[in-house]
Amino acid sequence: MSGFSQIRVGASVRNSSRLTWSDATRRTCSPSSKAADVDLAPPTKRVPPKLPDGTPIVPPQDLASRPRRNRRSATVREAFRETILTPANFIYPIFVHDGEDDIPIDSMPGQSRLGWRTGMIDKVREARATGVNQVVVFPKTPDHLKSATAEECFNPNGLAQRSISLLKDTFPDLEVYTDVALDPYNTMGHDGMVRSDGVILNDETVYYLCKQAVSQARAGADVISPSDMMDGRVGAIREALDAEGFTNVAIMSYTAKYNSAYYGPFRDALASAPRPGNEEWRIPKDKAEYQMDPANFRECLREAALDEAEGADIMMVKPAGAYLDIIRALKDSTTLPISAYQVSGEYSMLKAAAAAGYLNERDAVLESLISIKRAGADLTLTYFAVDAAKWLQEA
Ligand SMILES: NCc1[nH]cc(CCC(=O)O)c1CC(=O)O
Ligand SMILES: [Mg+2]
Repeated sequence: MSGFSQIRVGASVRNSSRLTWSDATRRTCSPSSKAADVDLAPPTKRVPPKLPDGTPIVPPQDLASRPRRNRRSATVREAFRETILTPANFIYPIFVHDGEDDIPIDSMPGQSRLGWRTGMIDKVREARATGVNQVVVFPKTPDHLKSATAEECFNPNGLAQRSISLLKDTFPDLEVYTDVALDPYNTMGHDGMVRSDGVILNDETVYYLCKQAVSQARAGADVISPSDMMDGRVGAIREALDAEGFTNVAIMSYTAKYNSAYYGPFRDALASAPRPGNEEWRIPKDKAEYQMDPANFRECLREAALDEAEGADIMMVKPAGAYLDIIRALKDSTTLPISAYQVSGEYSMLKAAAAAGYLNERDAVLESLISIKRAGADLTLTYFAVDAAKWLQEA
């Protein structure tokens, strides 16, 4: 009987006056089923494992709890794993442009501005084959369509609207998220309209964001995602969507979006960085007037309370990796689903370290995604979505 032999081994160790390390090892670490194997196995298999020369002979510590028991095998580790990645939780951000060939993004190796009719469809088909069935679309607007007030953002025939329609026509069950903000369409490179003294206009901007959101819903979007950080935009967009009959179109709010240096590669991809101003027109060089200060924690709870009251369906934290405390705080403050955006700079850092041979790409990326989910993210926006889904299939 395995249980009996285990007890006997234990008893003999306890009664022995001379304890050896290998006795202690057998007593404390062998599960009972293994003990049976050892007792019944042919003699050659009973050869005790060797210790390195010089190993000190010590009595076992008198420990009631040894956490390592729950990590002792791959089977046990898998059984107790709290966080499991699945491609169903990934949202893949894609960049599109109004042409045919894909144009690689220098600062984001492996990502391209996809031709909206060609590369975009191929890429999304590839994503779906790995189980990634949610995308967010970012259009690269040519300079001649940009303006100070960004009317192109609600052009019913604009690149974003055409891309959304084509995606939904081609893949009706694909979940299509959109970006709502003025920066890809604004000559000054801000998410809102810029007054000559450098003030970013809030309510005027929200008025256009509502028109943008409705135009995207008309194109077939499933989830409207305001990334602009204007006050009151979630409630205003909710009202505008409902007034147009889009009560089933959801809102994923960029609730706690920080004024982060990690957005650099994204702004390269869309040529959307704030432009230099001049004497007559001051243009803030960063987005600190509306995006949150990375030094602040409590403010995220205030933003979350407002977005929830205004009708957000999903609340996002952005960036993700350096803001895990914010993800956890939002998760604990609401019953809404939480998303986190592993942004362009996070992607590019990992790619650069992997390319230099400093990190194992697969392991480091999966660890970053596990950490984001463990912190509380139900959904993760990540440029690694397709790669990670493939790695998970192999695992
Ligand atoms: N509304 C702009 C927007 N929407 C998503 C991102 C960043 C995403 C990324 O870095 O991957 C940004 C950049 C910014 O705020 O300047
Ligand atoms: Mg807000």
